[in-house]
Amino acid sequence: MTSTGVSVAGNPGVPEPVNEQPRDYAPGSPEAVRLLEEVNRVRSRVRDLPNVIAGERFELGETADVVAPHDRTLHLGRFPVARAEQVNAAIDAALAARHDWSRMAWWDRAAVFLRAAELANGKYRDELLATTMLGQSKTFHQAEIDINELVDFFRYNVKLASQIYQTQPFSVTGVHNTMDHRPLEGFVLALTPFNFTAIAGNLPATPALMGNVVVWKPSEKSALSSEVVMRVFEEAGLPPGVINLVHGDGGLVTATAQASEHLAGISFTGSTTVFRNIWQSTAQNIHHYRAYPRLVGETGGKNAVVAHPSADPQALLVALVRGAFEYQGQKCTAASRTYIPRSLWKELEAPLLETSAGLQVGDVVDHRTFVGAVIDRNAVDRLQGVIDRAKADPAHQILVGGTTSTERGWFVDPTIVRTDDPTAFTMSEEFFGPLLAVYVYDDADWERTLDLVDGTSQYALSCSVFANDRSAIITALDRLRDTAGMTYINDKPTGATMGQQSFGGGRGSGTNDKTGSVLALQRWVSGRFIKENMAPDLDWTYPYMG
Ligand SMILES: NC(=O)c1ccc[n+]([C@@H]2O[C@H](COP(=O)([O-])OP(=O)(O)OC[C@H]3O[C@@H](n4cnc5c(N)ncnc54)[C@H](O)[C@@H]3O)[C@@H](O)[C@H]2O)c1
Ligand SMILES: N[C@@H](CCC=O)C(=O)O
Repeated sequence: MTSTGVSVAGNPGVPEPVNEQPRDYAPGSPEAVRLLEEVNRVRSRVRDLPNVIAGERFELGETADVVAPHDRTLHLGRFPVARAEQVNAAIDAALAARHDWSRMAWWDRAAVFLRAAELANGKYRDELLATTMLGQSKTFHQAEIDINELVDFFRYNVKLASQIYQTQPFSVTGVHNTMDHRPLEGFVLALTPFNFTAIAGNLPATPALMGNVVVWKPSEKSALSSEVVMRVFEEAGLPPGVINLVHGDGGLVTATAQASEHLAGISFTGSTTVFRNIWQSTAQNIHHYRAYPRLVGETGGKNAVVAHPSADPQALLVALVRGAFEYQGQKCTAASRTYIPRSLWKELEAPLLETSAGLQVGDVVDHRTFVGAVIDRNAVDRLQGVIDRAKADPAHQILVGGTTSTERGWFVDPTIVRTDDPTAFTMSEEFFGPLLAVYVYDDADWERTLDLVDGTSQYALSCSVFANDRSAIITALDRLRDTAGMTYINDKPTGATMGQQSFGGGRGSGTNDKTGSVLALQRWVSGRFIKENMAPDLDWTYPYMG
């Protein structure tokens, strides 16, 4: 790679991004036929999913297995468990790539990610879909919107980056001012969750687009699709060492990265507890870093759907079913508590329970399946624990579901539990599974209910308000201002779309850096102002000194 100088100004036009629209995948449609062929190809062999450091693939050594969550006999791949030496090698590779990458003109870096978007949407699209379906147990539609979001991230981030680079200070006659939007000094550690291939690809890509070098540790539960994402980066022309992929224990990888004085930032998406521990351990090491590491964390949620007596019952039903049970409730934004007025509950209860009980749970490659498997055995055990606690508590009543099965895969039936205690654990703790808690309130208690929504949980990620009465919506927007980073009116709390709704939340839900906005990209640059004086003063005295 040749160094092309520091890119501080100049802003070539970039393509106007447009959101990818989901294809249908109706049985027998060309896209479904093609995808099923790819699914069979992925199923037919056990893949090696190596660490990729400085563009080289390493011997597997000690390995762990990847199986399909909905069919645990289906062995899909194996990945190496990195030791500290490999993590250090990845850090060294990143630092070695830093000089040239950080000085490459931003448009050249952007071109790599625009190319990645086309590869993810073209040559690799079916492979990304198939590995996401089989490795993370997503249905056709859920895998489709995930890969669309990955493509959207790559395209929209370039547009947003162009806005940042365009932001320059005022200059006056005789003085030229420039903002050098530098990448951070050091390397960024990206720790990504299992639930979205899009998030796994976006977290290392965003700092890299802004000129940073990255050590990327994907979740072991998404190792299959992450390997494809890495090949997309490479084929798109990403120079070796800019993003280095290491699998392994999150604690060990993080501790090794934290031991380096060059740790410049951590981009984390995952659970609140893990992020809090990362924050604490980074703070404990603070004296040996060259600069304060930037900590960006998007974490858990306990997302509420609150309905006013004026709400449309059918729209509410659809939002609850899709919001709570799509992708088995394993979205940070999933609906997991709902507040329904007594008058509306009379109308909603029977159809909601009937619809939920009728959702097909099973193999995601079957078109009729709405709910696949949860990600692993630990998830079933954790969710079974929630169900058992609710069953044992007289303040709770299981209305539908409440059953799990582990014979073929890791299945949890869509479950709705009603509680008369608005402060119960089911109204405050994150489930991250297909469980929805219902609290029925007196119709006259709208404002008190909004305060309950605001005050009951530590999280502040997403929430939905259902009402047709405008004054009820106005009151809700006011009372729930700090309750969520994303507020939906008459819509489900999931499905933020790049460029339209930026996702992220405050309180226990994270640093609210708003993936899908300029704010997120801004975290990976460190400004340098340059003032050039075209007519320097030649006289040190003030005019009044004579
Ligand atoms: N707010 C958001 O935007 C958002 C998006 C997706 C998921 N999530 C949250 O993620 C969670 C589910 O994802 P998950 O199960 O993959 O989360 P997780 O916290 O278990 O894992 C996330 C990443 O951190 C790593 N990790 C695990 N333990 C670690 C440790 N001790 N130190 C350092 N790294 C460690 C994992 O290997 C993985 O790469 C849920 O809480 C969900 O709400 C949030
Ligand atoms: N864009 C997705 C992100 C979910 C995170 O887990 C949503 O808004 O539902």
